[in-house]
Amino acid sequence: MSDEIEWWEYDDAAEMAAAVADDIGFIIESAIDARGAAVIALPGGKTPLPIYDKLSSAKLEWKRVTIIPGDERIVPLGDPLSNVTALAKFFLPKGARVMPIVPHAIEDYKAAGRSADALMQDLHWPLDLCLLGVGSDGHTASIFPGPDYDEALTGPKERRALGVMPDPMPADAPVPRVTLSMAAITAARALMIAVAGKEKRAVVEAAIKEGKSSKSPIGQALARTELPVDIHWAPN
Ligand SMILES: O=C1O[C@H](COP(=O)(O)O)[C@@H](O)[C@H](O)[C@H]1O
Repeated sequence: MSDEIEWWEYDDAAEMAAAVADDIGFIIESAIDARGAAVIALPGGKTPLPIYDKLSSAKLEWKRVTIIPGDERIVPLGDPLSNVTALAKFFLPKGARVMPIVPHAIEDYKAAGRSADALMQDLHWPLDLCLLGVGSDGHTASIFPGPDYDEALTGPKERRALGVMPDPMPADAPVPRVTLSMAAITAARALMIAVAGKEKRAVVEAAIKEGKSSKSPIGQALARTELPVDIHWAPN
């Protein structure tokens, strides 16, 4: 369990975006200083979009930065639900390498997961940063309760990604997914969470209280990492 969980509270989404973008920029610069390159995983969904807007305007050596979505919905590239498509809009014009982890929306979600895992084996590991979002149902990345939950939480540590069929399906994007495994998430050099709204705050607070016995994916992420975790929160 992380014994250093720190909440950072902001007045609004714009203030949170500026602070989180600064932190990510610092992590990217440090990795480039240390090794000449940075590899980061960023979440999908709507909450992080203002962060990406701010981060993409930062003066960084973008050509040295690889960005992967920490999870992907299995939909064609360009689909409004595609997480990498949203990331590509912000960061491809800057020169970053934005890597689709599901380049083809194949029907077999387990095969999509295996293919994403194989793609990721070529990346420098561990990730320099994994930024996580949280759903109001407590999911993080695309780790959901369902038939693949145990595999996502306790699969071999070499497995970086896997296919997931959420059960129940989340109403806002009811499709199978590919996600980073819990092992890949918790092995990252830095772990940050960005959430908005009172409902999600309550979900994360409950998960922290429950500790190792938490049934929610975000609770399991916090229980399984040894890293200090910054949780950034804005009311909207
Ligand atoms: O489905 C997903 O949901 C979560 C939360 O998204 P938000 O729109 O409520 O911010 C996100 O972190 C995850 O990457 C995404 O695929």
